[in-house]
Amino acid sequence: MTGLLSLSNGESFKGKWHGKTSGIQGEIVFYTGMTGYEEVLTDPSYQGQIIVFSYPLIGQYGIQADHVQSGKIQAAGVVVAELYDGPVEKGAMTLSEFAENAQIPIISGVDTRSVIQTVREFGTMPAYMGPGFSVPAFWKPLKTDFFSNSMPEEDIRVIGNGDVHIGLIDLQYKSSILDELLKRNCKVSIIPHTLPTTKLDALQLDGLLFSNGPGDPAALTPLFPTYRDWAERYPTFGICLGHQVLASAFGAKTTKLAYGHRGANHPVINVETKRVSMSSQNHSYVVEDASIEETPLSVLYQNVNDGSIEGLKHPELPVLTVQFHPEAAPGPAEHLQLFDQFLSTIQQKKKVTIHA
Ligand SMILES: NC(=O)CC[C@H](N)C(=O)O
Repeated sequence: MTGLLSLSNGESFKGKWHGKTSGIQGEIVFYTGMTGYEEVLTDPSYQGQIIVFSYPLIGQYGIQADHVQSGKIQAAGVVVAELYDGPVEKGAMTLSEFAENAQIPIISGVDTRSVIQTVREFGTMPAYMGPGFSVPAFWKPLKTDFFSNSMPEEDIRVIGNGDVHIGLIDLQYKSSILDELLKRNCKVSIIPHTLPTTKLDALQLDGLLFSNGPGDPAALTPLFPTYRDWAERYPTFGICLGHQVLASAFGAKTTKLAYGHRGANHPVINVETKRVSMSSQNHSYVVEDASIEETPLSVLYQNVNDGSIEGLKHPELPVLTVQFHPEAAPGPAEHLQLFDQFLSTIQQKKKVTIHA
């Protein structure tokens, strides 16, 4: 069946429609990695977005349970040039089966290069994809509130039984972040992001990790004073949305990039060591450079391509944040050491406390 991808600037692209759903609307974004579609589609940070894959063949290794980042496809829709729908490894599911189960539509056979050129020129924008040829008569406003259905605040889950107790502040975390903590002998409490401070303190945590998540960090503004208080009292690590909210909590501002960074090979430079490394990224928002002066934080990482802020640190407190995804290592694995760095800060602090 024919399908149509229609952008709010008036451009439309034809393709083949897969799935039983009627049309959907979302924010159109593109992902440039050659691999990683399983992780990307199931990453909760992509909620509300229609993802265009720049790599021309998607689905060729199916969907494997240990690669997915949450229980389901989180993206609103999927746009590919060619959808591989042949046999996959034993135990894996095909991408189209996985998408159909989740009721997430795919449109294939699309001239994805043209779509991406448009998004690069005009920025991310609302888009519609649906069966047939008709374009919606009006555009619904895009969803912006991704936190209204979050877990009840009492619902703390504890996973693992290691020596170091980390509170993973759940802004809708990817499972790889949890896995990296568990691999390093941590006990992890998944903390509802609205938990009152008294309840957080009662858990006797050794450190906090603020997770990735969907949408605009400004949606969490009422919580910034609480998050600053937590970060001033616990060794703290922030990833992506976690980085943005911590920067904001310390007084920085965030802004939206025209078309974001979504891919597996974004070079970042550590401004202290001058070392460049490759990172996985998925974000629209960035911390504004000028606003760092209003905070006690300093820039630790910068994006080599556009100079945007990729990481911050506190000069005195054990607070480190990164805009990129150290838990995602689709090739280069060099950023995984940031988890070791976070845990060694905690071990140092524990030693000091014991000897004090
Ligand atoms: N991966 C993330 O945590 C994304 C953060 C935020 N939603 C952004 O798009 O910038």
